[in-house]
Amino acid sequence: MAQAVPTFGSPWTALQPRLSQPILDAVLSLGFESMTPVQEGTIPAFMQNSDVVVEAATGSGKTLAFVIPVLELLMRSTTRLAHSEVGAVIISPTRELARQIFGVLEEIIKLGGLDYKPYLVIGGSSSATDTADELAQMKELGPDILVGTPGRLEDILCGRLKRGNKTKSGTITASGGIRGRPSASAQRLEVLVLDEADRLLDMGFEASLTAIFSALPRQRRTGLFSATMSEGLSQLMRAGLRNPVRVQVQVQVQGRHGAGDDGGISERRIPLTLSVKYLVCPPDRKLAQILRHIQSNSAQKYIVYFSTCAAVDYFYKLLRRLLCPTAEIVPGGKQALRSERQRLARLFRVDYSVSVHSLHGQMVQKKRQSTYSAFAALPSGEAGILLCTDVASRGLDIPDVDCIIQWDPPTDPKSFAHRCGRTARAGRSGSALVFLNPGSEETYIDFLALRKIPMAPGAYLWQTEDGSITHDAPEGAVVCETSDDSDDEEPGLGGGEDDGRPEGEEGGAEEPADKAAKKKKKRRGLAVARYPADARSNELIALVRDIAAGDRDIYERGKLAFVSFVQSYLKHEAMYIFRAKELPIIEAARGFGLLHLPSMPELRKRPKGKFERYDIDTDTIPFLDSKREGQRLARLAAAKTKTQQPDKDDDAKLKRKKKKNNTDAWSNAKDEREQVRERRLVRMKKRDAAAEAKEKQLMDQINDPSLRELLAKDPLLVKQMLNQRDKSLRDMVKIAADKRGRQQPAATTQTLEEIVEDARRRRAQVSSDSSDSSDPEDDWEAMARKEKIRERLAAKTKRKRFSFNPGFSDEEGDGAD
Ligand SMILES: Nc1ncnc2c1ncn2[C@@H]1O[C@H](COP(=O)(O)OP(=O)(O)OP(=O)(O)O)[C@@H](O)[C@H]1O
Repeated sequence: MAQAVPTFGSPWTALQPRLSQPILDAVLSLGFESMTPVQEGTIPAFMQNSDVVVEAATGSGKTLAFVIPVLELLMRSTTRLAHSEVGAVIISPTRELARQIFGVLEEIIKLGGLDYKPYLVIGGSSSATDTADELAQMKELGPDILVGTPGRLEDILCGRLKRGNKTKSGTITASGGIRGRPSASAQRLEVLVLDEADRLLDMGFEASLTAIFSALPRQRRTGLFSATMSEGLSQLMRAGLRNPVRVQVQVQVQGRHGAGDDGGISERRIPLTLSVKYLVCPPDRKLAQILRHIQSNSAQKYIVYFSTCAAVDYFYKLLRRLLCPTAEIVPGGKQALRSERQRLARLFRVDYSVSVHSLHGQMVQKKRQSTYSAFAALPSGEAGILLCTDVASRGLDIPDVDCIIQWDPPTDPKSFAHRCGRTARAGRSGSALVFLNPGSEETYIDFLALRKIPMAPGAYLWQTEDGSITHDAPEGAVVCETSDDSDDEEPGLGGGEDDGRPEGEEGGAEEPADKAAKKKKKRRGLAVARYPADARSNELIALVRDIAAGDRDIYERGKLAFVSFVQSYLKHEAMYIFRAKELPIIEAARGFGLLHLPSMPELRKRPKGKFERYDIDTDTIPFLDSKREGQRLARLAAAKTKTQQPDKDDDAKLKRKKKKNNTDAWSNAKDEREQVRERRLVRMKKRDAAAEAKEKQLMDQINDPSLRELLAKDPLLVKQMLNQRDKSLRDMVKIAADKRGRQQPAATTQTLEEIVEDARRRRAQVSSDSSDSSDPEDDWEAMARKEKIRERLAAKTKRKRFSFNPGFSDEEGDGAD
């Protein structure tokens, strides 16, 4: 049997140094009698002025492990903070997590009767006025502790960036930026905490964190917390830690699963109470599996993770339609509703209601907050599903989540542990399931095992004729061939009983070609068993397609979801496991209930023959919303009239559009703009490089001894030459000599190099008009005036400019502004 480190350690009163009485009262009144191991290890070190780097499994109580020391350090500090000064800053990567940390902090302050003012700073205000109101409110309150997300904290502590000097990826360009006044000062800050530090310290938040760190004093305590703290020392240095104490809480297991199979002790990065399973199955069966899971368990709370926002939106609409169909969302009146319900009843039946929620980063903040709160507030015993992206993978402490399902394995492998960690928190039990496609994705099992996340095989769920759920394949289930022939070889199919994949049923006599394919696969190490067909799962897909054929919103969202899924798959971080070549496109498209394969350049080389197109003219699929449908019909009619009488221009436009559609993914408008910008940059760089090369060539010619003498006598010649770089040197000499009528040039005391430098400087400063001026003296005067103005302007700008420090080291200055 497995054993583990205990979930709880010593009582709070055993802490050395002792907690102050108000804080002790507060934690005890929360009903927490003992500390968790991570609290026991972290709180004393952090309270005794050490920097800390803390790594402990999800749900192990890290939030209190930093909230308590933050308050203790502030209470022990002798510094009196002014109204606009803050003493502590806690940074979180997402708004939901920031809100949650703020809630814990507020509660401890309230229960302990402490006189501290925390303030939550997260983005997402719907208007500039709201943001201004929030700022005014904050200034009036004069908070001591700020909890927030990097971008908003940067605005408050460093001043808002007024000029667009942040690139799209968030990095500040070398020219620095012009900022407004900071709304709060962190010059006398005592303590900084980075929750989910590994996420914060990766590149995504670099610019904001650099700015924030530069506004903090060097003399401060810093704590980094995460369930997946990376080892990278550079990250710790970037956060400005000095001799940090490392607290690492390991979960050790004795017995089965992991290295402990031989009776030894193994370590795992996930809580012991969490059981993680994988299910290898073709992608068009995932939806049926999810519904069967819901049906086979009594009312439970599920979180289902997808890789893209579009997929969350689509499945949210679809599952609402499937699980809570009402007359408003089913077109065709009561009869249609009844027939849809009857079809669904064959496939899914529970005697309780299931609420569906969604959460992703592209939702407006208000909706994001309300949907999250509604799901979190579901009482235990009520069934609910939250569909989300990784925005809800870290830190969220949603009560009583029973099961985590991952439709797609995460792009960032670290997210896997965080996603699963939304269940089995603080000693409670929970389960997680991840779907893997047959083939190379099965390597993910070993990949995670190496990262100390052991997984066991999960059971494929079947549905019997009477609708109940079972682990046994129905009798007479026929062998199912994969429908994907994207490759010459079929993608790997399931395995045998032992690994928990659906039981393979071998057909009768094998064709030689079949044998050859099998051999080939064996050589590549892929599984070769076949899946019994799942008629009920196919029925479900047919129902989804019928729904899409009658509801344009679902049809379009499905397409978008599929396109975004394929694109995200192609960018998977673990590309050697999630191989684009082995993605079963046809089955994946069926899994999204598509009516046809969308035209994507990514799919161009894949044969589409086997994707069974739904027999419908997609232009006839209506929106259920009458206003949207009216607008669509009007657009359609206008387009039709235009195509009936195309004039010459339109013809050309259509041709261009057609060509464009053939070459570009239809969802790529944004990417395209970026590509244009990039191409322009490349062109500019090329132009500069060519100009430089030309100038170098010219300088080489100038240094040619035979010309040197001639040029030394005539400084104007050099100037003209540099102004008209495209003409060859000898032509220039000839032109200049003709122009000057072979006059004797003015004597000069300058060396040739000085002359060239002089002329170059003039060329850079004087506009092309003035450089052609016949009187060089006039140029000098104009130039001098311009130069003075320029210098004055530059000095002014320099005073205003934010001093950007790209380093994160200890040597950082005390503040930017
Ligand atoms: N000493 C304690 N005794 C009992 N329950 C506790 C204790 N400390 C924290 N908890 C509870 O444990 C749960 C998880 O805590 P918390 O959210 O801090 O975990 P975490 O380690 O930050 O997880 P994650 O890595 O997912 O962010 C919370 O519901 C919290 O109330």
